Amino acid sequence: MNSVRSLPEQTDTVVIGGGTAGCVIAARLAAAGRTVLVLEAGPDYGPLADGDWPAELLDAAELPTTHDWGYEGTGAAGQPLAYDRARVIGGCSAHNGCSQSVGWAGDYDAWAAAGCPGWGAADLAPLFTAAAEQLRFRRYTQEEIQPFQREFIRACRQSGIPALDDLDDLGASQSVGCAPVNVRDLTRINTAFGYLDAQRARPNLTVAADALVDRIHFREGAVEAVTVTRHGLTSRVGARDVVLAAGAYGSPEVLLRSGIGPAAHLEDLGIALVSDRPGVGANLHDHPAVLLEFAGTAELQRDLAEFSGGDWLPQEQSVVKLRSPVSDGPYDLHVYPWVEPDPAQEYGWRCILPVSQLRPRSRGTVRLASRALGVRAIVDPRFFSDAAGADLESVRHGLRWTAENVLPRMDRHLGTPLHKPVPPDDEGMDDWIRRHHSHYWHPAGTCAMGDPADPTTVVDHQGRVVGVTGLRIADASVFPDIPRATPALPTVVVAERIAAFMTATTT
Ligand SMILES: Cc1cc2nc3c(=O)[nH]c(=O)nc-3n(C[C@H](O)[C@H](O)[C@H](O)COP(=O)(O)OP(=O)(O)OC[C@H]3O[C@@H](n4cnc5c(N)ncnc54)[C@H](O)[C@@H]3O)c2cc1C
Repeated sequence: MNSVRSLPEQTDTVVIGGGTAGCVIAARLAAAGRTVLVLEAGPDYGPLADGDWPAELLDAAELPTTHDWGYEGTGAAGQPLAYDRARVIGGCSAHNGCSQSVGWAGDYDAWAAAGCPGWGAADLAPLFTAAAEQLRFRRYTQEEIQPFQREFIRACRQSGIPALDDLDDLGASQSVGCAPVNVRDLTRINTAFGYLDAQRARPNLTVAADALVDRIHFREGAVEAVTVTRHGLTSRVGARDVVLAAGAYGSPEVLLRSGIGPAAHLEDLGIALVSDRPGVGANLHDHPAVLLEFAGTAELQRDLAEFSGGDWLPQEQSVVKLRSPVSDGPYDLHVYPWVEPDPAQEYGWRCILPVSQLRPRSRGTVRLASRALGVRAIVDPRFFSDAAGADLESVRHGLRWTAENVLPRMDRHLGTPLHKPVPPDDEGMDDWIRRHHSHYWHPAGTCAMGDPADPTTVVDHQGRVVGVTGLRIADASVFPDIPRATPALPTVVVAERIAAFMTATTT
């Protein structure tokens, strides 16, 4: 692989965004013989073996905040929310929680039935297996489960939820356990390590870091070039085809700046229209979450100290899948407890029990605030805006279930509540949820895949942007409906699937 100082004038395939999906697709295309140029806005610290990565991006025990894009917005009651996204090679896989889940088979089968042939659970199952191998998934042994997490699993079991050793099951229903993790020797195995490193020696793969893509250019509806700013210089790189993998916020931003999106929005911004696609930046959804927080107890402090002995202490390990009365499948909620150091608390720890809704009906938007490169888009997920109130009803169920079943069984560790009291009645609880929710960091759907005849579709089942040629999208933005899963693994599978379509046509 070449790590370049200057960019080529012309290449075969440009991958915009060397993030979670971008590293996968670049590696797969390069291995198939294509000449690939990855343009990543953040830094590239090279192969894991070279030892140049910052410690906080390697340490899988905590969530680093050093490489964030800085997207911000507001929640349902106007509270400020940060919409973290990593700006570095590997993207969010380089700073996420490493919890991996496949989701439920029915969600993928629904994609296939809605105009996406080749995306059913049976089609994707081998790709989940391949991704797990590449990212070196492992399961925690019983001895590796830290005491707070063990207490949570015990509380769920005593409440009648089956405990499973393997949560990685496309057919699973309500259950509790530890999700598989892409962690080896305490290191977060991001997709740059899992996919790109093995291909870095190839002369046909080039990674250009600190390369912020402004827009894609078209000639007679076909991809011609991209404009990129790097080290203060703006250049144009000609390309035969482009794969956009800039994520659920970044991909619609690039498309809109390129003239692909809702015509009225582009006109407002003075951007020349290339293709009127109302779906670009629409359909934004994320998993809303409410957090029950506690000050921790002396017993928690002692148990954690005894467990870690000063060494590695994973903050987050277990998750319970729950079914609310409005669920459209076997479960629609995650509760995923963690502990974090907090010097403000008497015993040095804060305990957090988040309840997150996995099948949100509410939909929002990503819209450009300005045509200027470097101005962050306006991210508005419109949490809890669904007319039927199903998202609120589901979260209410999760809160009540947790309060009745988990809190009394974990009082040894939890201690004093730090959150504002949750009113018991529906109306009061809904108001509390709106005021105090945040999210699970899972934005999706802003360039939705679907039937090309549907005007809201942005990409067809092979990731091809409808209305132009030579442009595909492969990242979390193409989920038509987010699967009931933490989405890193499904995002890798999206990239694997689209790479397979592309290499099948490579001669
Ligand atoms: C704090 C946090 C914790 C999470 N924990 C988990 C977890 O435990 N398990 C799980 O499954 N999921 C988790 N997620 C979610 C998951 O990591 C993401 O959904 C997934 O990684 C998204 O992948 P992506 O390829 O769509 O986007 P990204 O990984 O965000 O990749 C997009 C890439 O494009 C680059 N880019 C953007 N715009 C441009 C541009 N104009 N020019 C050039 N480059 C550009 C970005 O810098 C980035 O590298 C977490 C997310 C966060 C933020």
